[in-house]
Amino acid sequence: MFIRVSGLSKTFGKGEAAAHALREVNLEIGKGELVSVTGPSGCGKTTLLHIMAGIESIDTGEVWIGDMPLHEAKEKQISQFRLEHMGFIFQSYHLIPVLNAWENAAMPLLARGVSAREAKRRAIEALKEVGLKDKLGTYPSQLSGGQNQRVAIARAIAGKPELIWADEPTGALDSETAKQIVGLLEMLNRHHGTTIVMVTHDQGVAERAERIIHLQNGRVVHDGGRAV
Ligand SMILES: Nc1ncnc2c1ncn2[C@@H]1O[C@H](COP(=O)(O)OP(=O)(O)OP(=O)(O)O)[C@@H](O)[C@H]1O
Repeated sequence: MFIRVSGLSKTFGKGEAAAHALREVNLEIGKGELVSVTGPSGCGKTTLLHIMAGIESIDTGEVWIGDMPLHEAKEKQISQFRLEHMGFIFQSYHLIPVLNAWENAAMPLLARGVSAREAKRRAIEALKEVGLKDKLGTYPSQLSGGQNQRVAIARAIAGKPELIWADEPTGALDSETAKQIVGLLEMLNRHHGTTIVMVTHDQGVAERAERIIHLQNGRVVHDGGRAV
């Protein structure tokens, strides 16, 4: 299994103020899967995603991404691993306003030490793949929400990661644009075999994945097909 989570618990705060974000979560996600993580607000979706991405620390339990044990690796190792193997997509895009589309898409590659010339080439290739070949030099303020999310997706795929984490990728988009963005993620999953884990509270979006992991109160209460 590519991603293996076992006995994962996470609590924020202490005593009466403690929030038990995750309780004894176990799951396995195979290479090339497209998985939705869904559930009501506060059930632990983002915490789970952040822990699997090595952004949030682990209280108890184990998280393996391939051969990498996130529960015992050093922060520096995890950062490097993240840069090399993972791409991220957020609800609010997280683009840098003073950089144009290709410069934004090239950022993680530059952070990884790829040469400027090669980073630009790969960023442009990724932007073409998401349908933005006419917007290479355009700035985020001049693009629509859907176009900005495409730039963010190009940034996520420019380094050809095995794994993409998407946190509410359609949360800021109208339903038609949301459909197109999910369609794009499906296409990337199919064509490149990229494993995609997508947090969404939108049932319609969640159901586009063959596998839905439903959380409630920090626990996995459903893991499988669409019948939530
Ligand atoms: N940094 C933090 N400090 C304290 N409590 C936190 C922190 N992050 C999350 N929590 C708490 O952990 C629980 C799970 O939060 P999380 O953000 O993972 O839920 P979620 O399912 O993603 O919610 P939403 O759909 O509203 O984004 C909540 O009770 C939340 O208040």
